Amino acid sequence: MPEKKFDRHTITAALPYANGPVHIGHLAGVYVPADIYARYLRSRKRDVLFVCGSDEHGVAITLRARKEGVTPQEIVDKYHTLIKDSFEKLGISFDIYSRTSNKIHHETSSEMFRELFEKGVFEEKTSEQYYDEQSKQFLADRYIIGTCPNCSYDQAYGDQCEKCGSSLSPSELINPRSALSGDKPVLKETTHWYFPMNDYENWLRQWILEGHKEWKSNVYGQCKSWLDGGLMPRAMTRDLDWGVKVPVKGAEGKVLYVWFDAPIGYISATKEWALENNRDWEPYWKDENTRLLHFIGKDNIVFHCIIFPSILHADGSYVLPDNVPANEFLNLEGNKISTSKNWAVWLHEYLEELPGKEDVLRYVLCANAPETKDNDFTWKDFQTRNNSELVAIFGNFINRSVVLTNKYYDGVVPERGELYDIDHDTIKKIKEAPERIAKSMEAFRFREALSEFIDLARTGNKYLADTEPWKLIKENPERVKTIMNIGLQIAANLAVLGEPFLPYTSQKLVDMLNMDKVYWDKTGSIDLLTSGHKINKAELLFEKIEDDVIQKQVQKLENTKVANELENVKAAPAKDEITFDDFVKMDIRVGTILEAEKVRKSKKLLKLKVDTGIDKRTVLSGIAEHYAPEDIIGQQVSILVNLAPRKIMGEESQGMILMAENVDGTLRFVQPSEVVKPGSGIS
Ligand SMILES: Nc1ncnc2c1ncn2[C@@H]1O[C@H](COP(=O)(O)OP(=O)(O)OP(=O)(O)O)[C@@H](O)[C@H]1O
Ligand SMILES: [Zn+2]
Repeated sequence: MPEKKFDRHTITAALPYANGPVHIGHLAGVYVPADIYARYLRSRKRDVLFVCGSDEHGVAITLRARKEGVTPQEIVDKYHTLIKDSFEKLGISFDIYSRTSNKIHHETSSEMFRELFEKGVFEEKTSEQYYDEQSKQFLADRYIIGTCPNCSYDQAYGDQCEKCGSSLSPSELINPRSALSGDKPVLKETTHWYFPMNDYENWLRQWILEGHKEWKSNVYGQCKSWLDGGLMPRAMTRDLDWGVKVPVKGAEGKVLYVWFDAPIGYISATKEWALENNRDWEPYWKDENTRLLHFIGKDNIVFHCIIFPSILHADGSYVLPDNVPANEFLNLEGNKISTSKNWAVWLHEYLEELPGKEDVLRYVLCANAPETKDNDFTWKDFQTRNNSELVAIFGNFINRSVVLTNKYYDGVVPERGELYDIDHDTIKKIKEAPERIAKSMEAFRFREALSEFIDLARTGNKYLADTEPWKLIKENPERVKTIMNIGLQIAANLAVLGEPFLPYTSQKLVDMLNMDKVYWDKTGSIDLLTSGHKINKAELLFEKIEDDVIQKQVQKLENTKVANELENVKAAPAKDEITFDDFVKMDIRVGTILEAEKVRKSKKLLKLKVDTGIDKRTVLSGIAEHYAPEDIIGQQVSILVNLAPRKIMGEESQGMILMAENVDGTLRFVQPSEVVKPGSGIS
């Protein structure tokens, strides 16, 4: 347990940005670990409030709406519903999943701004900013694109370069242009309210660098480098019409900066939860015995460790985060996950395509979470972890224990008799498991916690394999009773200890063992199931995932790759102009392939016999990697018949088959849309 004993925990998970669905990167980075921790604390009977919601403001949403010709509200409605629903199906146990377009959020964030404004926290500054005369709009954040001063990437945004990750302001961009019209913007005066981050530098150094040395090294390190680089005042308002209106005089047509309002969304969500449940929200944010934890990915560290705490500190009545266990990034099959490039495994698609495998995804994402460095998700690893860990270890052990208990004792838990060394060793492991798992959990090392958990299943599996009750049952039935009793105690412990990681499986196991609700404090015991207790029939917890299922998913990603390449490839420029006379010199006919065979010692060549209508001739064609000989007999092709014959690999080729070359290099025949008579001219 954490050193300080807190009365309650407020756990926040980064608000997903409602311009796309949730993918496995989001899950591994934020939502799966946050959910594991929330469930774990609930099992420890802690007062936990787990909040999240959709972040529905900001420029990326307005830009997307514009591009699709719909309203921003339509965009956020669509994704909010999709995201909320898919989180629920994965068993992410938010106490509330809210959204920042709600009235309560507009009120809460607006009030916070006004309070700080009235306290004189903000600096009001008029400056020249980029303006697009054609669209009649100031160009904030992503509305402006230009060349990154740090890495020369020519598609950097006004707030950030996605290539090198540096945070930017529009004035730093080289060759700025409007994302709306593509025009070169002009400079125009506008007034904004700045939060003087520089005034909080000393306080932040003290609070984080001195006070929170226990934070994960990736988080602490990033904070230190921000602080060492020196902080600058940051504008907390924008010239936009989508967002929370700035509640002060002279701010017409302006909204709050999305990173000002979004984290306040955690507070608004808490208020909404309190209203719905007839509870008081304030203790969860203002009581000093509340432990506030922010689960986020690494690109959100500055906002949650530096900017938002400074705002809360400026207000003065809120608790500050006690820890921010941010993760690094998950990649997919060797490439950065990207919403715009569709390079992702989307949660809502996964749930549909691999039904009933919610826990498998949770397991794999936790086992492979990018806790200390970026990590890669591969479908091959997904399959291996399912088949050799969940099925072969956990599932197999449970199945053996439950099936044998039903077979030998009609499902009634037998009594333990005399204990031997192997029993004592195993019982010791049961006793130690909860503490080991808890220790890793408390340190936010969920991969390690999961591996401790699966080790207990491994212990159970090995215990049965070593004691072989199925061999002993005839000669020593008394001994088998003890073995099965201990096996079942392990199973019962796994049901409780596994709940944070694998909630659906845990529920199935609880049902199978016919257990009452058990909390964490009772685990480690070998009396979770008393002798005489009746369990239910065995049900498989996991099933093997076959190659074809994985292949389908891999193919889907391959298709995305090809689609992206197609999108990016520009057709080669036209060749030099020719006359009609040049063109008619070529005699192109439709021919029918009569025979096809591989050319010996050549990977590329097929030897074809083609009926050209004029004659039946031999043509060598470099298509062996694109067509199988047996598949093309009878197909019609276009053939240049008056090309001078050539010897290729000792064979004479009389003419040339015309091929279309796709951007990925695959070759396809150019064929008439219906069968025509061989020898028909093409002109
Ligand atoms: N590949 C990833 N690995 C780990 N965490 C991620 C990944 N992508 C996003 N996150 C985290 O998920 C949370 C929600 O992300 P958000 O909705 O802001 O999307 P995003 O960062 O814009 O991602 P994308 O551009 O892929 O949509 C953030 O805390 C972010 O850091
Ligand atoms: Zn850059």
